[in-house]
Amino acid sequence: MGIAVNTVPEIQFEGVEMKYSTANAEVLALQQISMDIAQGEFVSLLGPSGCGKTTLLRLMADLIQPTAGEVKVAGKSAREARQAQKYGIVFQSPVLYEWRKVKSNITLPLELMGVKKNLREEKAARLLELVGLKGFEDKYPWQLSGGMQQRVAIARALAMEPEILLMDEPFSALDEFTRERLNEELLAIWSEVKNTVVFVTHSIPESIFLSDRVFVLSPHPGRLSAVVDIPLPRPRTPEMRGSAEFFELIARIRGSFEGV
Ligand SMILES: Nc1ncnc2c1ncn2[C@@H]1O[C@H](COP(=O)(O)OP(=O)(O)OP(=O)(O)O)[C@@H](O)[C@H]1O
Repeated sequence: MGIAVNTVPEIQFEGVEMKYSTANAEVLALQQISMDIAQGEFVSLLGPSGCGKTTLLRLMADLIQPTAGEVKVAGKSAREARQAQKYGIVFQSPVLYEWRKVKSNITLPLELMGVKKNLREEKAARLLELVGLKGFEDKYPWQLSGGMQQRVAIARALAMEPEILLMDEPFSALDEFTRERLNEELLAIWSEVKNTVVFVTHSIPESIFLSDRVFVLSPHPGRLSAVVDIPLPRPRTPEMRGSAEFFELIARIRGSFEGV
């Protein structure tokens, strides 16, 4: 008999189907999705436009409910997880409040939860440091670059110390250089926060650089076509992007699309 370990997955999909009903048609966005994500894992959902990545993320966050199958978070329903505020979400565009300075954008969720001012200030200082925005607390969002705005959004999503961070193409609107730097920064943040991250992207290199595992989705209807382990050691470094192993992984993932 082995020693009992906690093997309950952090996020579990069992035979999940998502059908959207529109006025004159039904769209089968996802079909037969079954997958497990472990606590503390960094995974990417990768696939072309329309394969259901955002739908999967919305199901995880209980923003929508599946038309068949089940989504569980730490063995409980996604609804309970949402009510227990286990999620932090970062969207493609930063959704900041233009009339609030950087610091009060970050502390907004804490304010809404009634956290006292001195605790809010303490936390904001730590988060600003974590995302590399120390010194910018009193700027307004429009005074920041796109990359900096997205860092504010990440800090705000982390304010409630979410067990699960859901990120929907957070860097896709940024230039390649900024995007790669933010990838590195995100991993540095994650190594401190140590939560579970689900990252949506249609960039193969981005998914490889960041993840422990890449879930490859194919469209019409959206389904899981491969799960690829990324054995690159951590911490990941910019040089790894040019390594033979990295290119092999790119080829492998490309191949998994062609097989569909
Ligand atoms: N609210 C909705 N009503 C009807 N159909 C929808 C709705 N949301 C998404 N769909 C359809 O479901 C499918 C999956 O959409 P989804 O946005 O999840 O894909 P995606 O992979 O995130 O795409 P992208 O990379 O372009 O954001 C698409 O065919 C889309 O048109």
